[in-house]
Amino acid sequence: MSTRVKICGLTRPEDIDGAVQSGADALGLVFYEPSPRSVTVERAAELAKRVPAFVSVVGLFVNPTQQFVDRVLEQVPLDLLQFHGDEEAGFCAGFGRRWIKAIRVREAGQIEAAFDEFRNASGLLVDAWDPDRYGGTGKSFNWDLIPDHRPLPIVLAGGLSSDNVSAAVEQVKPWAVDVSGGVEQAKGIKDIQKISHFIKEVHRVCKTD
Ligand SMILES: O=C(O)c1ccccc1NCC(=O)[C@H](O)[C@H](O)COP(=O)(O)O
Repeated sequence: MSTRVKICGLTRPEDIDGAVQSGADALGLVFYEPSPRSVTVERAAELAKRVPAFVSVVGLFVNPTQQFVDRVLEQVPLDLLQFHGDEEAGFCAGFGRRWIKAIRVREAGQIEAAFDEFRNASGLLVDAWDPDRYGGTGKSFNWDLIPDHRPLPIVLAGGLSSDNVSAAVEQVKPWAVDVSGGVEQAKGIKDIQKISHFIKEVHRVCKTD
């Protein structure tokens, strides 16, 4: 089984094109103003237009209002919603779209509890815990905390780059990996060579499995 690759935090048309050409399976647009990778709804609509069929556009939110998500959905053709804050399962499910929940992992048992709480999600994104930030920290966490029994597909995130993604895929065997900072030249500005190298590493290790 080939691990899917999501590139998150895209803000520029040329980065969308480069990620698609490099073979990304999903592209993340951040709708969270405090993030340096945040895009406006208008910008997101322009970016999403460039994405061809069979590449997913994922909208990322942190504790949004229902009205805000509705407004985004009216203007941007999102395939999936990704919630990074303290949203409850009922809220996440309330938009008639597929969704994934992100959790910031810091202790044993947390992922098992999230499998239960967010059982209707299309996946569980596991990211590094940080006291001040909801994601995009560039930090990794202890992958041993990820259980082998997985009622939901696992999306592994947090501090991944072409240097460690092969080890991550070999150890964790996630459904997908998600990367932001590890494929950037500056916050919100992607480096296409890094994206290409990252995706090649994932495909290489999946082939040898
Ligand atoms: O990217 C952000 O700035 C961000 C801000 C707030 C919540 C989530 C955010 N990003 C979410 C992602 O999906 C990132 O790809 C994921 O956290 C991994 O980031 P990184 O460690 O930089 O690869």
